[in-house]
Amino acid sequence: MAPPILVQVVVDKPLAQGFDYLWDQEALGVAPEIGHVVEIPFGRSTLVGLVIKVSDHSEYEINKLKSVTKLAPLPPMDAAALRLMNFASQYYIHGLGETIIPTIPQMWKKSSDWEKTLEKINPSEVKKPQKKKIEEPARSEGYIDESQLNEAQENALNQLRVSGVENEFKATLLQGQTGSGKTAVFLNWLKTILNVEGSQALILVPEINLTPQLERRVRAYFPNKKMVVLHSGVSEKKRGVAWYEAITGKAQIVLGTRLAALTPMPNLRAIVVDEEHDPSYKQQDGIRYSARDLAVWRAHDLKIPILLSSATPSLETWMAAKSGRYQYLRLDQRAQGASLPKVHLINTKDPQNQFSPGDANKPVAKISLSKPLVNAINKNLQNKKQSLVLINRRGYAPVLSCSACSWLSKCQQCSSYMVMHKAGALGRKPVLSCHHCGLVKTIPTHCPDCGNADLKTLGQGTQKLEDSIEEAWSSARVLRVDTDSSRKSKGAEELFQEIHDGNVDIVVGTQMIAKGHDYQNIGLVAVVDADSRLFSQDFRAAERLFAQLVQVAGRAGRASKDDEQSGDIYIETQFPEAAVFQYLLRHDVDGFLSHIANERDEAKLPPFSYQGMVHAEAKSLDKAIQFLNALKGHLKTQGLISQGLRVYDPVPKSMVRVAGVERAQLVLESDDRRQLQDVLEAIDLDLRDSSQGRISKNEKVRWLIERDPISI
Ligand SMILES: Nc1ncnc2c1ncn2[C@@H]1O[C@H](COP(=O)(O)OP(=O)(O)OP(=O)(O)O)[C@@H](O)[C@H]1O
Ligand SMILES: [Zn+2]
Repeated sequence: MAPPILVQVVVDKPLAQGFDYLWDQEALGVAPEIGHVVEIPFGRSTLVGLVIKVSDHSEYEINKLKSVTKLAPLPPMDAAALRLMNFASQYYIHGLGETIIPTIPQMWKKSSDWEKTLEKINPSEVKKPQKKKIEEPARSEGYIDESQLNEAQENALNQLRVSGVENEFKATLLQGQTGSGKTAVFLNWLKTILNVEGSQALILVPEINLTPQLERRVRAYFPNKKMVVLHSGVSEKKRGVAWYEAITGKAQIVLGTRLAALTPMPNLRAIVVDEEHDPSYKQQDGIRYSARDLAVWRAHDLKIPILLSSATPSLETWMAAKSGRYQYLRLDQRAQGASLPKVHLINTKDPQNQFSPGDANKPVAKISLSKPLVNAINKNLQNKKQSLVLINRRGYAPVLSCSACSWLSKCQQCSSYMVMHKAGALGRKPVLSCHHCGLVKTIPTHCPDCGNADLKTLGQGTQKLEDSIEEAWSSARVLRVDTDSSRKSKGAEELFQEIHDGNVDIVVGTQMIAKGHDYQNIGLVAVVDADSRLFSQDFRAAERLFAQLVQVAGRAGRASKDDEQSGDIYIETQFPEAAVFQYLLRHDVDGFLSHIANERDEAKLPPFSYQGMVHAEAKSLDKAIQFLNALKGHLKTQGLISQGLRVYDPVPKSMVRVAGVERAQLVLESDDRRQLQDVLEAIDLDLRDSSQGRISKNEKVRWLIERDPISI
């Protein structure tokens, strides 16, 4: 009798190990390969899992094992993709199954529909063979041919090509100010790589709203290549098809956000990470991976080149380039010949910058903008240029308060306030809404505490600013762009198009308008709430604010050749002397990075050390803290706290309560990567032992371990 075939399968559960199943050859055909997706009975239901081992024996009694019920009509994940998943699982201390399975699109997790799904994708190919398109790039979509590159771009492109030796890992930082033509360089570089038949390239971008414009641009470079787009805004169906085309090698280009970083691509030959410093590359729940870091590991493992692009590189990447670990390429001029916008710091404490009561120049009573900014907007309107006014807070006002007592619109489930939103365009009534848990309430007519009818808003958000700007400049066309306005009748892309088409004069919006867009007629950018992001317990706050300000400044004056009209950025602040603003004033990205590098070095903070974090969530903060204290005590008694490892005291998170759950964290830090990894693995084993999944059995505390946290 032939020996039985046994397979080990991992599923989406927080478990380190896989489960053994029998493979019934009569029902399912020849043995599967490692990397195949299968359906298995699990408890009383069925689950989709991935085969990680095929053998002829099991540690368990064979006749007690259940059988695999179905094999997915998919090629097995390739060996390199599995190495990547294994690495991610180990490094980020997350079960292998719960690392792999969530990367499979929903469509391929419905095992009952597998055949139908495949049929839908494949016959269409048979029936209507794809028409051969003629290679003719659409120049209108920002296509810059190699022959049009300027000297600096050409230089960078040549360096990339020279160093792109076959079978060699090479990481490059392409640092260049906003509008310097980085995108044009990396797309021309990818062209060379994709010329080799069958090659695949992965382009990672930070956020969905960035993709439409970039998507058209990438397509313009590769009219004959199959490109797929993967991000959370793509429908489940499209995502399932895109993923299928990537893993079968049919798609040559995968353009996507962080979730695309783990897509199997059997012929991957190059990776680009655009805006590599962007915090959205870090996943903030489940397996808390950094898509950028995984991309670098993947390139290293595959021995292929990777390009990291940014105007304001992360300190980690910048130091790697400085030290020679990464190739360092720079573009120091704006591609269309424009100079960088002039930076103006408006000290809002200075009485000269404020309107005095009864000031004749003040446009409307309630405008909250400073005098120099109002004047600048006036001038910019006269010049027929567009203005962008940024405030990073959506809604009408961040808090509603009672004028008679101390009542404030606190969220009952979170340690935050409920934001007032004015009546929406779709006839929605004004509401109070919590931006953390989603709770929505009607606005009280009287103070819930004292009954007073005079309720007042405090502070302002995009809606209030929009109102006052509309009133102040009544003949100007004003557009608000934030996640609320883009969710309504018009999608984000349509709103952006209005700006591109010149249909608006003043745009009020959150950070989402600032990223990546190549607007051609913006003369002025104003930031009115920079101070709210200046002080934070998070040591990365300044780095993030600096990058955001450079990004937003970069939207101004992109196409003006005339130096007089290079564009202006106005920042209202009470602290103009702060380092962030001073380096920005001089457009000194490298100066700023050296400055924070020194600070971090002195404080032994990353990247001069490595950090891990244990998150704990419970009904009460006390419980969460107790749990982490016990963990710390346990590390001590077990002798796990050796020299060089710093274990801080557990502390409440800066937002303690979210949706009725209270949260605390414990930070561990070491100068040695390996030491940190070892202790985190020990903690993981220990916690798993005393837990059901991720909930500790005794204390009912939910825990999670994170490597390289980016918000502390
Ligand atoms: N060599 C060139 N000649 C003329 N225009 C160019 C050239 N290279 C790029 N451009 C144009 O300059 C603008 C900025 O280029 P690109 O978007 O590639 O820069 P970037 O550095 O990626 O910008 P950002 O970081 O601001 O997104 C685009 O409109 C692009 O079409
Ligand atoms: Zn809430």
